[in-house]
Amino acid sequence: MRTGSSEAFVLRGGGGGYLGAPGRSSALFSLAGRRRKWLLFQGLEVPVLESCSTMATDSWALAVDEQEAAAESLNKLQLKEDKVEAPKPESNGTDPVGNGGAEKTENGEEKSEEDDKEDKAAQSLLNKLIRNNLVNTTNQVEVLQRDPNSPLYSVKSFEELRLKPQLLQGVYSMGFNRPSKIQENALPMMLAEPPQNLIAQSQSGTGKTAAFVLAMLSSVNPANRYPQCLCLSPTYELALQTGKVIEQMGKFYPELKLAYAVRGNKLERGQKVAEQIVIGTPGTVLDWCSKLRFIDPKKIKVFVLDEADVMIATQGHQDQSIRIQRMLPRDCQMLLFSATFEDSVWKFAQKVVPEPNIIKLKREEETLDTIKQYYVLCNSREEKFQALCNIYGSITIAQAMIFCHTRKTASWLAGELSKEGHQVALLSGEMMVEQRAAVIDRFRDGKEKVLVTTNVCARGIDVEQVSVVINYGNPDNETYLHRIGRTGRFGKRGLAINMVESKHSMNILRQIEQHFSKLFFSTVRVTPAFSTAGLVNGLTCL
Ligand SMILES: Nc1ncnc2c1ncn2[C@@H]1O[C@H](COP(=O)(O)OP(=O)(O)OP(=O)(O)O)[C@@H](O)[C@H]1O
Repeated sequence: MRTGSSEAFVLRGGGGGYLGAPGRSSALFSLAGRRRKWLLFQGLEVPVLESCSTMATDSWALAVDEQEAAAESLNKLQLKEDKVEAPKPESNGTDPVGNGGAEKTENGEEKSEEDDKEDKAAQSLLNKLIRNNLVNTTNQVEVLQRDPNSPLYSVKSFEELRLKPQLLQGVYSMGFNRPSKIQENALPMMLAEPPQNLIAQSQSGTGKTAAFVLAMLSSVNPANRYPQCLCLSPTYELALQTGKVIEQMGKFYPELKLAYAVRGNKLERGQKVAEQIVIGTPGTVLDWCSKLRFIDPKKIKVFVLDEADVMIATQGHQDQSIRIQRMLPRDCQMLLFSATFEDSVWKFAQKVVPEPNIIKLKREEETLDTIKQYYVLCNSREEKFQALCNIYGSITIAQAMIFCHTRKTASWLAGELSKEGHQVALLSGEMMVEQRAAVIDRFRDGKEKVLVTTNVCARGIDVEQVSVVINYGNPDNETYLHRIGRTGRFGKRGLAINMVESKHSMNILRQIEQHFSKLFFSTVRVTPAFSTAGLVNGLTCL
Protein backbone atom coordinates (compact mmCIF):
# COMPACT_ATOMS: atom_id res chain seq x y z
CA MET A 1 0.00 0.00 0.00
CA ARG A 2 1.41 3.37 -0.98
CA THR A 3 1.07 6.01 1.64
CA GLY A 4 1.44 9.68 2.28
CA SER A 5 0.56 11.13 -1.11
CA SER A 6 -1.98 13.90 -1.40
CA GLU A 7 -3.32 12.55 -4.68
CA ALA A 8 -7.05 12.67 -4.65
CA PHE A 9 -9.53 9.99 -5.39
CA VAL A 10 -12.83 10.75 -7.00
CA LEU A 11 -16.01 8.87 -7.08
CA ARG A 12 -19.13 10.05 -8.72
CA GLY A 13 -22.15 7.90 -9.21
CA GLY A 14 -25.28 8.41 -11.29
CA GLY A 15 -23.95 10.15 -14.34
CA GLY A 16 -20.30 11.04 -14.48
CA GLY A 17 -17.22 11.48 -12.43
CA TYR A 18 -13.82 12.94 -12.17
CA LEU A 19 -10.59 11.65 -10.91
CA GLY A 20 -7.61 13.89 -10.68
CA ALA A 21 -4.91 15.55 -8.72
CA PRO A 22 -5.31 18.35 -6.19
CA GLY A 23 -5.84 21.78 -7.55
CA ARG A 24 -8.08 20.95 -10.46
CA SER A 25 -11.22 21.46 -8.50
CA SER A 26 -11.29 25.22 -8.72
CA ALA A 27 -11.47 25.07 -12.49
CA LEU A 28 -14.20 22.50 -12.29
CA PHE A 29 -16.32 24.22 -9.75
CA SER A 30 -15.95 27.60 -11.36
CA LEU A 31 -18.06 26.13 -14.14
CA ALA A 32 -21.00 25.55 -11.84
CA GLY A 33 -24.24 26.47 -13.52
CA ARG A 34 -22.88 25.97 -17.03
CA ARG A 35 -22.69 22.93 -19.23
CA ARG A 36 -19.51 21.03 -18.57
CA LYS A 37 -17.76 17.87 -19.53
CA TRP A 38 -16.46 15.43 -16.96
CA LEU A 39 -13.28 13.71 -18.02
CA LEU A 40 -13.16 10.43 -16.23
CA PHE A 41 -9.92 9.02 -14.87
CA GLN A 42 -8.09 12.03 -16.18
CA GLY A 43 -4.43 11.72 -15.35
CA LEU A 44 -5.01 8.51 -13.53
CA GLU A 45 -3.48 5.40 -14.85
CA VAL A 46 -3.40 3.47 -11.66
CA PRO A 47 -6.09 1.04 -10.61
CA VAL A 48 -8.69 2.35 -8.19
CA LEU A 49 -7.48 0.38 -5.24
CA GLU A 50 -4.10 1.98 -5.46
CA SER A 51 -5.61 5.39 -5.96
CA CYS A 52 -7.67 5.07 -2.84
CA SER A 53 -4.73 4.04 -0.76
CA THR A 54 -2.48 6.79 -2.05
CA MET A 55 -4.87 9.30 -0.63
CA ALA A 56 -3.55 9.19 2.87
CA THR A 57 -1.42 7.41 5.37
CA ASP A 58 -2.11 3.78 6.21
CA SER A 59 -4.55 4.41 8.95
CA TRP A 60 -6.52 6.78 6.74
CA ALA A 61 -6.79 4.47 3.80
CA LEU A 62 -10.04 2.76 3.09
CA ALA A 63 -10.41 -0.76 4.32
CA VAL A 64 -10.23 -3.41 1.65
CA ASP A 65 -13.96 -3.98 1.33
CA GLU A 66 -14.51 -0.25 1.02
CA GLN A 67 -11.86 -0.05 -1.65
CA GLU A 68 -13.67 -2.80 -3.45
CA ALA A 69 -16.91 -0.87 -3.19
CA ALA A 70 -15.13 2.17 -4.54
CA ALA A 71 -13.68 0.13 -7.38
CA GLU A 72 -17.08 -1.24 -8.26
CA SER A 73 -18.63 2.21 -8.34
CA LEU A 74 -15.76 3.63 -10.31
CA ASN A 75 -16.10 0.87 -12.86
CA LYS A 76 -19.51 2.28 -13.69
CA LEU A 77 -18.20 5.70 -14.44
CA GLN A 78 -18.25 6.83 -18.05
CA LEU A 79 -17.43 9.94 -19.98
CA LYS A 80 -20.58 11.99 -19.78
CA GLU A 81 -21.80 15.49 -20.24
CA ASP A 82 -23.44 16.99 -17.30
CA LYS A 83 -25.35 20.14 -16.51
CA VAL A 84 -25.42 21.45 -12.97
CA GLU A 85 -28.17 23.66 -11.68
CA ALA A 86 -27.21 27.08 -10.43
CA PRO A 87 -27.57 27.33 -6.65
CA LYS A 88 -31.12 28.09 -5.58
CA PRO A 89 -31.92 31.10 -3.40
CA GLU A 90 -32.07 30.50 0.33
CA SER A 91 -35.44 29.40 1.62
CA ASN A 92 -36.82 30.44 4.96
CA GLY A 93 -35.60 27.11 6.18
CA THR A 94 -38.86 25.69 7.36
CA ASP A 95 -38.87 22.90 4.82
CA PRO A 96 -35.36 21.56 4.49
CA VAL A 97 -36.19 18.87 1.97
CA GLY A 98 -39.42 19.96 0.38
CA ASN A 99 -38.82 19.42 -3.30
CA GLY A 100 -41.91 17.22 -3.48
CA GLY A 101 -42.86 14.83 -6.27
CA ALA A 102 -40.76 12.07 -7.72
CA GLU A 103 -37.06 11.89 -7.02
CA LYS A 104 -35.06 13.76 -9.60
CA THR A 105 -31.43 14.03 -10.63
CA GLU A 106 -29.62 17.31 -10.83
CA ASN A 107 -30.62 17.58 -14.44
CA GLY A 108 -34.25 17.47 -13.47
CA GLU A 109 -34.64 14.01 -14.97
CA GLU A 110 -36.40 11.33 -13.00
CA LYS A 111 -33.90 9.14 -11.25
CA SER A 112 -33.56 5.69 -12.68
CA GLU A 113 -33.24 2.70 -10.44
CA GLU A 114 -29.61 2.50 -11.40
CA ASP A 115 -29.02 6.15 -10.49
CA ASP A 116 -30.66 5.47 -7.21
CA LYS A 117 -28.46 2.47 -6.55
CA GLU A 118 -25.36 4.44 -7.41
CA ASP A 119 -26.42 7.28 -5.17
CA LYS A 120 -26.93 4.92 -2.31
CA ALA A 121 -23.59 3.26 -2.98
CA ALA A 122 -21.88 6.64 -3.05
CA GLN A 123 -23.65 7.74 0.08
CA SER A 124 -22.66 4.62 1.91
CA LEU A 125 -19.10 5.01 0.68
CA LEU A 126 -18.97 8.55 1.97
CA ASN A 127 -20.24 7.41 5.32
CA LYS A 128 -17.68 4.62 5.39
CA LEU A 129 -14.94 7.03 4.45
CA ILE A 130 -15.81 9.27 7.37
CA ARG A 131 -16.25 6.37 9.74
CA ASN A 132 -13.00 4.82 8.67
CA ASN A 133 -11.17 8.04 9.32
CA LEU A 134 -12.85 8.50 12.64
CA VAL A 135 -12.10 5.12 14.09
CA ASN A 136 -8.48 5.54 13.18
CA THR A 137 -7.86 8.77 14.98
CA THR A 138 -5.02 7.39 17.00
CA ASN A 139 -2.81 9.77 18.86
CA GLN A 140 0.76 9.63 17.65
CA VAL A 141 2.23 12.03 20.16
CA GLU A 142 5.41 10.07 20.74
CA VAL A 143 6.15 9.78 17.04
CA LEU A 144 5.35 13.44 16.41
CA GLN A 145 7.47 14.61 19.33
CA ARG A 146 10.45 13.06 17.57
CA ASP A 147 9.66 14.60 14.19
CA PRO A 148 11.46 17.95 13.73
CA ASN A 149 8.72 19.10 11.33
CA SER A 150 5.98 18.61 13.88
CA PRO A 151 4.76 21.41 16.16
CA LEU A 152 4.97 18.87 18.96
CA TYR A 153 8.69 18.28 18.43
CA SER A 154 10.99 18.87 21.37
CA VAL A 155 14.58 18.10 22.21
CA LYS A 156 14.29 18.95 25.88
CA SER A 157 12.46 17.37 28.77
CA PHE A 158 10.31 19.32 31.25
CA GLU A 159 13.13 18.89 33.80
CA GLU A 160 15.49 20.72 31.48
CA LEU A 161 13.06 23.64 31.37
CA ARG A 162 13.85 24.12 35.04
CA LEU A 163 10.31 24.12 36.34
CA LYS A 164 9.73 24.15 40.08
CA PRO A 165 9.27 20.63 41.52
CA GLN A 166 5.58 21.25 42.32
CA LEU A 167 4.98 22.27 38.72
CA LEU A 168 6.86 19.28 37.37
CA GLN A 169 4.59 17.13 39.51
CA GLY A 170 1.59 19.00 38.13
CA VAL A 171 2.72 18.55 34.53
CA TYR A 172 3.35 14.83 34.95
CA SER A 173 0.09 14.33 36.82
CA MET A 174 -1.65 15.64 33.68
CA GLY A 175 0.02 12.90 31.66
CA PHE A 176 2.43 15.19 29.79
CA ASN A 177 5.75 13.45 29.09
CA ARG A 178 7.59 15.97 26.98
CA PRO A 179 7.02 19.61 26.11
CA SER A 180 5.77 20.62 22.67
CA LYS A 181 7.76 22.98 20.46
CA ILE A 182 5.95 26.08 21.74
CA GLN A 183 6.39 24.99 25.36
CA GLU A 184 10.07 24.25 24.84
CA ASN A 185 10.71 27.56 23.08
CA ALA A 186 8.45 29.88 25.04
CA LEU A 187 9.09 28.69 28.59
CA PRO A 188 12.78 29.70 28.79
CA MET A 189 11.87 33.17 27.49
CA MET A 190 8.95 33.55 29.88
CA LEU A 191 10.92 32.29 32.91
CA ALA A 192 14.02 34.39 32.22
CA GLU A 193 15.21 36.95 34.77
CA PRO A 194 14.31 39.78 34.46
CA PRO A 195 10.93 38.72 33.03
CA GLN A 196 10.55 39.29 29.32
CA ASN A 197 7.52 40.03 27.22
CA LEU A 198 6.46 37.56 24.58
CA ILE A 199 4.19 37.47 21.56
CA ALA A 200 3.86 33.82 20.57
CA GLN A 201 2.12 31.97 17.82
CA SER A 202 1.67 28.22 17.60
CA GLN A 203 -0.82 26.00 15.82
CA SER A 204 -4.10 25.13 17.51
CA GLY A 205 -3.98 22.35 20.06
CA THR A 206 -0.20 22.43 20.48
CA GLY A 207 -0.12 23.34 24.15
CA LYS A 208 -0.06 27.14 24.31
CA THR A 209 -2.38 27.14 27.31
CA ALA A 210 -0.08 24.90 29.31
CA ALA A 211 2.84 27.14 28.32
CA PHE A 212 1.40 30.36 29.69
CA VAL A 213 -0.19 28.62 32.67
CA LEU A 214 3.25 27.30 33.64
CA ALA A 215 4.65 30.81 33.27
CA MET A 216 1.98 32.25 35.58
CA LEU A 217 2.38 29.48 38.13
CA SER A 218 6.16 29.92 38.11
CA SER A 219 6.00 33.60 38.88
CA VAL A 220 3.34 33.59 41.54
CA ASN A 221 4.18 33.75 45.23
CA PRO A 222 1.52 31.64 46.96
CA ALA A 223 2.33 33.24 50.32
CA ASN A 224 0.99 36.58 49.10
CA ARG A 225 -2.79 36.70 49.31
CA TYR A 226 -3.57 39.02 46.43
CA PRO A 227 -3.79 38.72 42.63
CA GLN A 228 -0.41 38.59 40.93
CA CYS A 229 -1.31 37.13 37.54
CA LEU A 230 -4.14 38.19 35.29
CA CYS A 231 -5.24 36.15 32.30
CA LEU A 232 -7.83 37.35 29.78
CA SER A 233 -9.86 34.97 27.63
CA PRO A 234 -12.29 36.06 24.92
CA THR A 235 -15.17 33.86 26.09
CA TYR A 236 -16.73 32.59 29.27
CA GLU A 237 -16.23 28.93 28.27
CA LEU A 238 -12.56 29.43 27.52
CA ALA A 239 -11.97 31.26 30.81
CA LEU A 240 -13.49 28.33 32.71
CA GLN A 241 -11.46 25.82 30.72
CA THR A 242 -8.17 27.66 31.24
CA GLY A 243 -9.04 27.96 34.92
CA LYS A 244 -9.33 24.17 35.09
CA VAL A 245 -5.84 23.83 33.57
CA ILE A 246 -4.46 26.25 36.17
CA GLU A 247 -6.15 24.27 38.95
CA GLN A 248 -4.84 20.95 37.65
CA MET A 249 -1.31 22.13 37.01
CA GLY A 250 -1.11 24.06 40.24
CA LYS A 251 -2.61 21.40 42.46
CA PHE A 252 0.70 20.68 44.21
CA TYR A 253 0.69 24.24 45.54
CA PRO A 254 -2.08 23.82 48.14
CA GLU A 255 -2.04 27.48 49.13
CA LEU A 256 -2.42 28.70 45.55
CA LYS A 257 -5.93 29.87 44.65
CA LEU A 258 -7.68 31.05 41.52
CA ALA A 259 -10.54 33.51 41.00
CA TYR A 260 -12.87 33.62 38.00
CA ALA A 261 -13.71 37.11 36.81
CA VAL A 262 -16.58 36.08 34.57
CA ARG A 263 -20.18 37.06 34.06
CA GLY A 264 -22.34 35.69 36.85
CA ASN A 265 -19.56 35.55 39.45
CA LYS A 266 -20.63 38.29 41.81
CA LEU A 267 -18.47 39.45 44.72
CA GLU A 268 -19.65 41.61 47.59
CA ARG A 269 -19.10 45.33 47.38
CA GLY A 270 -15.79 46.34 48.97
CA GLN A 271 -14.45 42.79 48.88
CA LYS A 272 -10.81 42.25 47.84
CA VAL A 273 -9.79 39.26 45.77
CA ALA A 274 -7.29 37.17 47.78
CA GLU A 275 -6.60 34.60 45.05
CA GLN A 276 -3.19 34.86 43.42
CA ILE A 277 -4.35 34.24 39.87
CA VAL A 278 -7.38 35.77 38.19
CA ILE A 279 -8.75 34.41 34.94
CA GLY A 280 -11.62 36.15 33.23
CA THR A 281 -13.23 37.86 30.31
CA PRO A 282 -12.16 41.46 29.54
CA GLY A 283 -15.34 43.29 30.60
CA THR A 284 -15.58 41.67 34.02
CA VAL A 285 -11.82 41.91 34.67
CA LEU A 286 -11.95 45.60 33.79
CA ASP A 287 -14.83 46.11 36.24
CA TRP A 288 -12.96 44.22 38.96
CA CYS A 289 -9.83 46.33 38.40
CA SER A 290 -11.48 49.74 38.05
CA LYS A 291 -15.12 50.36 38.97
CA LEU A 292 -15.42 47.66 41.65
CA ARG A 293 -11.78 47.73 42.83
CA PHE A 294 -11.77 44.04 43.76
CA ILE A 295 -8.24 43.77 42.35
CA ASP A 296 -5.28 46.09 42.78
CA PRO A 297 -3.85 46.13 39.23
CA LYS A 298 -0.59 47.66 40.46
CA LYS A 299 0.33 44.33 42.06
CA ILE A 300 -0.01 42.31 38.87
CA LYS A 301 3.28 40.75 37.73
CA VAL A 302 2.10 38.75 34.71
CA PHE A 303 -0.60 39.75 32.24
CA VAL A 304 -1.68 37.13 29.69
CA LEU A 305 -3.83 37.70 26.64
CA ASP A 306 -5.01 34.34 25.38
CA GLU A 307 -6.33 34.36 21.80
CA ALA A 308 -4.51 37.66 21.65
CA ASP A 309 -5.36 38.46 18.05
CA VAL A 310 -9.08 38.42 18.65
CA MET A 311 -8.58 40.46 21.80
CA ILE A 312 -6.74 43.03 19.77
CA ALA A 313 -8.87 42.90 16.65
CA THR A 314 -12.31 42.98 18.27
CA GLN A 315 -13.26 46.53 19.09
CA GLY A 316 -14.85 45.96 22.52
CA HIS A 317 -12.18 43.52 23.68
CA GLN A 318 -9.42 45.79 22.46
CA ASP A 319 -10.67 48.83 24.41
CA GLN A 320 -11.10 46.79 27.57
CA SER A 321 -7.77 44.98 27.27
CA ILE A 322 -5.87 48.20 26.66
CA ARG A 323 -7.60 49.95 29.55
CA ILE A 324 -6.59 47.06 31.81
CA GLN A 325 -3.03 47.10 30.49
CA ARG A 326 -2.73 50.83 31.26
CA MET A 327 -3.51 50.16 34.91
CA LEU A 328 -0.71 47.60 35.29
CA PRO A 329 2.81 48.39 36.49
CA ARG A 330 5.33 49.29 33.78
CA ASP A 331 7.43 46.21 34.46
CA CYS A 332 4.48 43.81 34.37
CA GLN A 333 5.31 40.91 32.08
CA MET A 334 3.02 40.72 29.03
CA LEU A 335 2.37 37.43 27.29
CA LEU A 336 0.31 37.27 24.12
CA PHE A 337 -0.63 33.90 22.63
CA SER A 338 -2.65 32.78 19.64
CA ALA A 339 -2.66 30.31 16.75
CA THR A 340 -3.21 33.13 14.28
CA PHE A 341 -2.09 36.74 13.97
CA GLU A 342 -3.28 38.64 10.96
CA ASP A 343 -0.55 41.04 9.72
CA SER A 344 -2.20 44.23 10.98
CA VAL A 345 -2.89 42.62 14.37
CA TRP A 346 0.71 41.49 14.59
CA LYS A 347 1.91 45.04 13.98
CA PHE A 348 -0.48 46.41 16.57
CA ALA A 349 0.65 43.81 19.12
CA GLN A 350 4.25 44.81 18.63
CA LYS A 351 3.30 48.43 19.28
CA VAL A 352 1.50 47.75 22.56
CA VAL A 353 3.95 45.21 23.97
CA PRO A 354 7.30 46.76 24.93
CA GLU A 355 10.40 44.94 23.62
CA PRO A 356 8.72 41.62 23.02
CA ASN A 357 10.35 38.28 22.28
CA ILE A 358 8.64 36.88 19.24
CA ILE A 359 7.71 33.38 18.18
CA LYS A 360 6.03 33.53 14.81
CA LEU A 361 4.94 30.89 12.32
CA LYS A 362 5.29 31.16 8.58
CA ARG A 363 1.90 31.34 6.88
CA GLU A 364 2.21 27.85 5.45
CA GLU A 365 3.11 26.46 8.88
CA GLU A 366 -0.09 27.69 10.48
CA THR A 367 -2.16 24.73 9.36
CA LEU A 368 -2.04 21.24 10.81
CA ASP A 369 -1.41 18.35 8.44
CA THR A 370 -3.17 16.02 10.84
CA ILE A 371 -6.55 17.57 10.05
CA LYS A 372 -7.99 16.30 6.76
CA GLN A 373 -10.24 18.78 5.07
CA TYR A 374 -13.22 18.04 2.87
CA TYR A 375 -15.99 19.95 1.32
CA VAL A 376 -19.47 18.91 0.34
CA LEU A 377 -20.83 20.93 -2.53
CA CYS A 378 -24.56 21.52 -2.42
CA ASN A 379 -26.90 23.58 -4.55
CA SER A 380 -29.01 25.17 -1.86
CA ARG A 381 -29.65 25.51 1.81
CA GLU A 382 -32.08 22.59 1.63
CA GLU A 383 -29.47 20.35 0.06
CA LYS A 384 -26.97 21.45 2.64
CA PHE A 385 -29.27 20.50 5.46
CA GLN A 386 -30.06 17.13 3.92
CA ALA A 387 -26.38 16.46 3.28
CA LEU A 388 -25.72 17.08 6.94
CA CYS A 389 -28.50 14.68 7.91
CA ASN A 390 -26.94 12.09 5.62
CA ILE A 391 -23.62 12.16 7.39
CA TYR A 392 -25.03 12.56 10.90
CA GLY A 393 -24.80 8.82 11.59
CA SER A 394 -21.13 8.76 10.70
CA ILE A 395 -20.05 11.80 12.63
CA THR A 396 -21.64 10.56 15.82
CA ILE A 397 -19.16 7.70 16.03
CA ALA A 398 -16.97 10.22 17.77
CA GLN A 399 -17.89 13.79 18.70
CA ALA A 400 -18.52 16.63 16.31
CA MET A 401 -18.90 20.39 16.37
CA ILE A 402 -21.03 22.12 13.77
CA PHE A 403 -20.27 25.81 13.33
CA CYS A 404 -22.83 28.29 12.06
CA HIS A 405 -22.28 31.88 11.14
CA THR A 406 -25.03 33.35 13.29
CA ARG A 407 -26.89 32.50 16.47
CA LYS A 408 -30.09 32.42 14.46
CA THR A 409 -28.80 29.81 12.04
CA ALA A 410 -27.36 27.76 14.89
CA SER A 411 -30.65 27.69 16.70
CA TRP A 412 -32.58 26.96 13.49
CA LEU A 413 -30.20 24.14 12.58
CA ALA A 414 -30.30 22.57 16.02
CA GLY A 415 -34.11 22.69 15.90
CA GLU A 416 -34.33 21.16 12.42
CA LEU A 417 -31.85 18.40 13.24
CA SER A 418 -33.85 17.56 16.34
CA LYS A 419 -37.06 17.45 14.30
CA GLU A 420 -35.35 14.93 12.04
CA GLY A 421 -34.66 12.81 15.11
CA HIS A 422 -30.97 13.67 15.46
CA GLN A 423 -29.76 14.41 18.95
CA VAL A 424 -27.76 17.63 19.12
CA ALA A 425 -26.85 20.22 21.72
CA LEU A 426 -26.84 23.94 21.08
CA LEU A 427 -24.43 26.48 22.47
CA SER A 428 -24.57 30.11 21.43
CA GLY A 429 -23.77 33.46 22.96
CA GLU A 430 -27.34 34.48 23.70
CA MET A 431 -27.81 31.67 26.24
CA MET A 432 -27.47 32.24 29.98
CA VAL A 433 -23.97 31.54 31.24
CA GLU A 434 -25.21 28.74 33.50
CA GLN A 435 -26.85 27.06 30.52
CA ARG A 436 -23.69 27.48 28.47
CA ALA A 437 -21.57 25.94 31.22
CA ALA A 438 -23.96 23.00 31.51
CA VAL A 439 -23.93 22.36 27.76
CA ILE A 440 -20.16 22.46 27.44
CA ASP A 441 -19.82 20.15 30.46
CA ARG A 442 -22.21 17.63 28.92
CA PHE A 443 -20.30 17.81 25.66
CA ARG A 444 -16.97 17.42 27.41
CA ASP A 445 -18.29 14.40 29.30
CA GLY A 446 -19.41 12.83 26.01
CA LYS A 447 -23.08 13.01 27.01
CA GLU A 448 -23.71 15.07 23.88
CA LYS A 449 -22.11 13.85 20.69
CA VAL A 450 -22.87 16.76 18.39
CA LEU A 451 -22.64 20.39 19.35
CA VAL A 452 -24.19 23.01 17.09
CA THR A 453 -22.57 26.32 17.87
CA THR A 454 -21.24 29.64 16.61
CA ASN A 455 -17.85 31.30 16.72
CA VAL A 456 -18.28 31.55 20.47
CA CYS A 457 -16.74 28.05 20.56
CA ALA A 458 -14.36 28.54 17.64
CA ARG A 459 -11.32 29.28 19.74
CA GLY A 460 -9.48 27.45 22.44
CA ILE A 461 -12.14 24.90 23.37
CA ASP A 462 -10.28 21.67 24.05
CA VAL A 463 -12.38 18.52 23.88
CA GLU A 464 -10.05 15.68 23.02
CA GLN A 465 -12.68 13.41 21.48
CA VAL A 466 -13.85 15.92 18.87
CA SER A 467 -12.96 14.23 15.61
CA VAL A 468 -15.10 16.16 13.16
CA VAL A 469 -15.66 19.85 12.68
CA ILE A 470 -18.34 20.89 10.24
CA ASN A 471 -18.44 24.40 8.88
CA TYR A 472 -22.09 24.91 8.09
CA GLY A 473 -21.36 28.53 7.28
CA ASN A 474 -18.07 29.85 5.91
CA PRO A 475 -15.78 31.70 8.28
CA ASP A 476 -12.93 34.14 7.63
CA ASN A 477 -9.35 32.89 7.22
CA GLU A 478 -8.28 33.03 10.84
CA THR A 479 -11.56 31.76 12.25
CA TYR A 480 -11.38 28.86 9.81
CA LEU A 481 -8.13 27.65 11.37
CA HIS A 482 -9.45 28.09 14.88
CA ARG A 483 -12.69 26.27 14.10
CA ILE A 484 -11.05 23.27 12.46
CA GLY A 485 -8.50 23.30 15.27
CA ARG A 486 -11.21 22.06 17.66
CA THR A 487 -10.27 18.68 16.26
CA GLY A 488 -6.78 17.27 15.80
CA ARG A 489 -5.74 18.26 19.33
CA PHE A 490 -2.13 17.58 20.28
CA GLY A 491 -1.30 15.11 17.55
CA LYS A 492 -4.73 13.56 17.13
CA ARG A 493 -6.15 13.24 13.68
CA GLY A 494 -9.27 15.08 12.71
CA LEU A 495 -11.69 15.78 9.89
CA ALA A 496 -13.01 19.14 8.80
CA ILE A 497 -16.01 19.18 6.49
CA ASN A 498 -17.05 22.39 4.80
CA MET A 499 -20.61 22.60 3.56
CA VAL A 500 -20.60 24.66 0.39
CA GLU A 501 -23.93 25.85 -0.94
CA SER A 502 -23.02 28.40 -3.58
CA LYS A 503 -20.30 29.56 -5.89
CA HIS A 504 -19.71 32.36 -3.42
CA SER A 505 -19.04 30.00 -0.52
CA MET A 506 -16.79 27.90 -2.76
CA ASN A 507 -14.83 31.04 -3.56
CA ILE A 508 -14.42 31.72 0.13
CA LEU A 509 -12.88 28.28 0.59
CA ARG A 510 -10.54 28.83 -2.32
CA GLN A 511 -9.58 32.15 -0.83
CA ILE A 512 -8.76 30.43 2.46
CA GLU A 513 -6.45 28.06 0.57
CA GLN A 514 -4.73 30.98 -1.10
CA HIS A 515 -4.33 32.81 2.17
CA PHE A 516 -2.53 29.91 3.81
CA SER A 517 -0.66 29.02 0.60
CA LYS A 518 -1.93 25.47 0.86
CA LEU A 519 -4.20 23.35 -1.23
CA PHE A 520 -6.51 22.05 1.42
CA PHE A 521 -9.23 20.77 -0.79
CA SER A 522 -8.54 18.49 -3.70
CA THR A 523 -11.33 17.20 -5.82
CA VAL A 524 -13.41 14.24 -4.97
CA ARG A 525 -16.78 14.39 -6.57
CA VAL A 526 -18.93 11.80 -4.96
CA THR A 527 -22.37 11.94 -6.40
CA PRO A 528 -24.67 14.43 -8.09
CA ALA A 529 -27.82 13.20 -6.40
CA PHE A 530 -26.67 12.04 -3.08
CA SER A 531 -29.97 11.06 -1.57
CA THR A 532 -33.70 11.43 -1.90
CA ALA A 533 -33.71 15.12 -2.71
CA GLY A 534 -30.78 15.05 -5.14
CA LEU A 535 -28.54 16.53 -2.59
CA VAL A 536 -24.86 16.45 -2.08
CA ASN A 537 -22.89 17.19 -5.18
CA GLY A 538 -19.36 16.79 -4.09
CA LEU A 539 -17.07 15.69 -1.38
CA THR A 540 -13.46 16.51 -1.43
CA CYS A 541 -10.62 15.36 0.65
CA LEU A 542 -6.91 15.81 0.79
N1 LIG B 1 3.33 18.56 26.63
C1 LIG B 1 2.15 18.00 26.48
N2 LIG B 1 2.04 16.66 26.41
C2 LIG B 1 0.84 16.07 26.22
N3 LIG B 1 -0.32 16.75 26.08
C3 LIG B 1 -0.26 18.09 26.13
C4 LIG B 1 0.96 18.78 26.34
N4 LIG B 1 0.69 20.10 26.34
C5 LIG B 1 -0.63 20.23 26.16
N5 LIG B 1 -1.22 19.03 26.04
C6 LIG B 1 -2.64 18.74 25.79
O1 LIG B 1 -2.90 19.12 24.47
C7 LIG B 1 -4.22 19.62 24.33
C8 LIG B 1 -4.17 20.96 23.63
O2 LIG B 1 -3.49 21.88 24.43
P1 LIG B 1 -3.92 23.42 24.55
O3 LIG B 1 -5.37 23.53 24.80
O4 LIG B 1 -2.98 24.03 25.51
O5 LIG B 1 -3.60 23.90 23.07
P2 LIG B 1 -3.60 25.38 22.51
O6 LIG B 1 -2.38 25.52 21.71
O7 LIG B 1 -3.82 26.34 23.62
O8 LIG B 1 -4.88 25.29 21.55
P3 LIG B 1 -5.78 26.45 20.93
O9 LIG B 1 -5.00 27.13 19.86
O10 LIG B 1 -6.96 25.71 20.39
O11 LIG B 1 -6.13 27.39 22.05
C9 LIG B 1 -4.78 19.71 25.73
O12 LIG B 1 -5.68 18.64 25.93
C10 LIG B 1 -3.58 19.58 26.64
O13 LIG B 1 -3.90 18.94 27.85
